[in-house]
Amino acid sequence: MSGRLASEYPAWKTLQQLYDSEHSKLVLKDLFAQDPTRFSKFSREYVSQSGPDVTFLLDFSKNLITEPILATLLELVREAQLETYRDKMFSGDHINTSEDRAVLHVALRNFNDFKISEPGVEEVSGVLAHIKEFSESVRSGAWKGYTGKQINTIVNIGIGGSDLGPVMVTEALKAYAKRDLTAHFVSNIDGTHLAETLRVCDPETTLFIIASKTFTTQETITNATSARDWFLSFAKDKAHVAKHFVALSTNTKAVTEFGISSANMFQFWDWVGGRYSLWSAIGLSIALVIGYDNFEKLLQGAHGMDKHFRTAPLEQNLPVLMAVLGIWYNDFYGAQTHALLPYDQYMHKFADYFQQGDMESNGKFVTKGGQRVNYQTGPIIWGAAGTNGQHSFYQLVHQGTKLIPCDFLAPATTHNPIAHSKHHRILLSNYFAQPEALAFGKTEEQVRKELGAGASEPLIKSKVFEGNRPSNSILFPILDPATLGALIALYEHKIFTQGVVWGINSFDQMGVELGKVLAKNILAQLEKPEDVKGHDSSTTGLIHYYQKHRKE
Ligand SMILES: O=P(O)(O)OC[C@H]1O[C@@H](O)[C@@H](O)[C@@H](O)[C@@H]1O
Repeated sequence: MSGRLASEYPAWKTLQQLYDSEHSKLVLKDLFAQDPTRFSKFSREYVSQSGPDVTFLLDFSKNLITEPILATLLELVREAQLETYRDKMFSGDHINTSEDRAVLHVALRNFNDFKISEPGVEEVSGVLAHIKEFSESVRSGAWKGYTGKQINTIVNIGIGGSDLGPVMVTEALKAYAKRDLTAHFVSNIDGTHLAETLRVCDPETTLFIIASKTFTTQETITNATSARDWFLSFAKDKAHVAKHFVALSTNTKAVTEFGISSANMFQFWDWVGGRYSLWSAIGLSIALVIGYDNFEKLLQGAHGMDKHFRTAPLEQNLPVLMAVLGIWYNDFYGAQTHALLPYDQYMHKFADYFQQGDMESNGKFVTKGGQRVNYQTGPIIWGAAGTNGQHSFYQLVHQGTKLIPCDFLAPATTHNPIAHSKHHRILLSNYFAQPEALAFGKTEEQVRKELGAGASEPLIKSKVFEGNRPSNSILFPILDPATLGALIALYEHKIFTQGVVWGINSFDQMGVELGKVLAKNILAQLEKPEDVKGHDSSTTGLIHYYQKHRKE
């Protein structure tokens, strides 16, 4: 069963041997020189089999692999029974064992294609219809605020999975946005986030979307309550709340208690994990911003990738290929992090989004079977939009002491071809150049030749690029809703595959609980110094210092 230690699989041991005997010979410059077919061997084109047309190229030839290494990595996936666990996910088995839940974000974008039997799945199309009807009525102006004006501002109040997906997607698909509808996202409990947002909102034309799977999250409920108080300070009558507040949640009781009627509630189900929920009612703000039809295309794009993940042989299966490459660096090369580097300003939140998607899913040291792992699990995910990163942290990526596998993503065509696409050509020249520089570097001989006689030795050494730094390149025609949906699903299934190999439960998040409990205890002690009890001297000292210096 998954839950076994990955290090016990025969293929894991073979990989360790391969690493020990081969890694010093895995030099990209030589590998490319020896094999003129390397690019065609180690690149795949994705073509959607249904729904809107989606194509993209995954070039993984600039990775430190050979065919035998890749074959062994895929063998590892087979030994971990990925195909069995994948099928279990799609059929609604309760693979989230610690919470005894199915994992069915794929059911939210299924459009009755695969047969999935789990309570709630039959309600998905009804909720989509509700999202369609509501978003169209707000966008057309038919939905009116309490003084009869149209809505021109939405404020999504949510955190974690109830915030990051909508933020990332509405930014990524801004080219499709209704420009006279402004969207804000309030997540932080820091009152500054809400206060600065409300400063630019008009209560007569603002719609608040309270997004919380549990509807108990402290940050969201506190922000929602303050937003409602702010609204009522203008509207006065509680009956007006119905025109300005809707809820996205699985918890009808808490939503009703908050004062939002069930007619203004968009339902989802416990088999939708927070970090996999943008496809559910949590995507309402996306539908409002880009329109329901585009939201549906996003879902269809993801569904196409689901089909690919479900049916493509492992050798051709893009999420699987990306997963095993990540395992190779994470577990055998000792890489700690993985950078996501989209060369598309619209995708500037992509890495932030997958920080939660990947790190909350796979940042775990215990297997499903309860054993402590004796290998590394989820990588640290980080990144920024190109070319900004180049003028910031790429120095370390090129010449630092750490190995940082990178994914470079870019669209062939821009939505903003200003100056006859001159900007885009410059952007893409960087997108092509960076992986090349990382892989092939610059030798000391080259530097010497360039600098000529008389150059100091330290200067020469400082200009050497060792190269041999691996990356994937993903190139797609244009960033449209379906392509974005497919790319998100690609990474989701990469995360799933890695979790299966590592034997962990990628679908709970126990690691976020302890801090919440301690904060609750501390909150009750913040008033008086004499109440501060039961802590270490550091925590006590910090709280006392705060109590001495606070003004209010
Ligand atoms: O959507 P709600 O229930 O408010 O949760 C928001 C977030 O809370 C965090 O503590 C995590 O559990 C996340 O996975 C979740 O997305």
